[in-house]
Amino acid sequence: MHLSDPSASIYIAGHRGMVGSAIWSALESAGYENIFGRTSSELDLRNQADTHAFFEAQQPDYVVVAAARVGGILANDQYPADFLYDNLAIEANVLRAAQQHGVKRLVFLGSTCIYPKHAPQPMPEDSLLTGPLEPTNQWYAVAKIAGHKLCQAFHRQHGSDMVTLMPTNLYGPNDNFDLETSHVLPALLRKFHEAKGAAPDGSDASVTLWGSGTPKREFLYSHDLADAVRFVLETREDDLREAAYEGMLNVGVGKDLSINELAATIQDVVGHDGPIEHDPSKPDGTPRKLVDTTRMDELGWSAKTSLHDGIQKTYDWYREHEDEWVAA
Ligand SMILES: NC(=O)c1ccc[n+]([C@@H]2O[C@H](COP(=O)([O-])OP(=O)(O)OC[C@H]3O[C@@H](n4cnc5c(N)ncnc54)[C@H](OP(=O)(O)O)[C@@H]3O)[C@@H](O)[C@H]2O)c1
Ligand SMILES: C[C@@H]1O[C@H](OP(=O)(O)OP(=O)(O)OC[C@H]2O[C@@H](n3cnc4c(=O)[nH]c(N)nc43)[C@H](O)[C@@H]2O)[C@@H](O)[C@H](O)[C@@H]1O
Repeated sequence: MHLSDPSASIYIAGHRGMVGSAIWSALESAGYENIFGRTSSELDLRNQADTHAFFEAQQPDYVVVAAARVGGILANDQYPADFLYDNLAIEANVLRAAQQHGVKRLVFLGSTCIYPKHAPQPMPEDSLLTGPLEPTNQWYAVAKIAGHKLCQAFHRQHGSDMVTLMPTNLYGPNDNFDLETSHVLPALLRKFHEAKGAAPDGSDASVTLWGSGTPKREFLYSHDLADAVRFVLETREDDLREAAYEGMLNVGVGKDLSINELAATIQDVVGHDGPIEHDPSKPDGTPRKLVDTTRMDELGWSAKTSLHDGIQKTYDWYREHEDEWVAA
């Protein structure tokens, strides 16, 4: 059942993360008064008994699943067991508890890496499971496909109102700026920022991009995704089911750019004027990952923040929190 009552209780799993924190602020700004979350140290969602006890005690009306083991291309490749096991466990426990406790609607967040490595571009929802996955993030992708299938199965067998959003690559405040485990956008923001004036002669030092720089990606600002989550929570079930192929909707901006072009945009925001190098020993990953947003367009939602503005806002946030990352 769609969300409309301002006093409805809304549990955001992963509320401290980049996406969860943006969803919290979108729902709060829209007037919802009863939002709650738990950190992973307060409630480890991999623990089935604890997760069920939490749902029993809290009885949330609505649930957004933004809790997950998340990371960039290298972290996905280096920690396959964590990315597969943690995500499977979190999804299985939260979705089952939501079904058993009669949650009115659950929004599950997948990722566009669930689509085949060589899916047609832009990638429509029905390209799911039509070809082999990109090897670097296959573990995470398999877990996210399972999470989506679980939503679909609970809907089919028990009538649970569960829907999966497949967001493209995201960025924004509260992102991970660790240079080993982060995604490309926060990594490059930090690298260009730290390279400013860092050459021995005081000019801007060079920055090294992983891989060839030719893969193309699409970037959605986290607060735009948060607005899409609010929009989907508030959409009537008939409209949602009519639009969402097998209970799934892509969320993106409809435009992509190469990693080299992204680097140039970030250089511009940060004010870096030094050379750029490439490290071919690092993986490129999937060559292109642009989502087909026709279904969300038809439902009446589109992203509002330009890439330049989103990067500027993220850079402003990073500069305020730089000490936390440099000290880490
Ligand atoms: N970032 C992207 O580019 C991207 C793209 C597409 C889809 N997504 C999806 O969006 C969602 C949120 O991603 P994000 O970028 O916001 O990640 P994030 O910043 O790393 O946040 C993930 C959150 O999950 C929580 N969490 C992790 N393991 C947990 C556990 N065992 N028990 C309870 N909570 C746990 C963490 O809680 P604590 O902070 O309390 O430890 C954290 O707040 C994920 O489902 C992800 O797959 C992200
Ligand atoms: C949205 C996420 O996308 C992830 O795929 P994916 O876009 O390749 O992940 P990213 O780590 O964002 O990398 C995107 C592209 O940027 C290149 N790149 C260049 N410089 C850097 C750098 O300094 N750091 C990083 N991290 N990349 C860099 C990287 O080689 C790759 O071609 C998946 O592994 C996740 O599972 C998830 O789906």
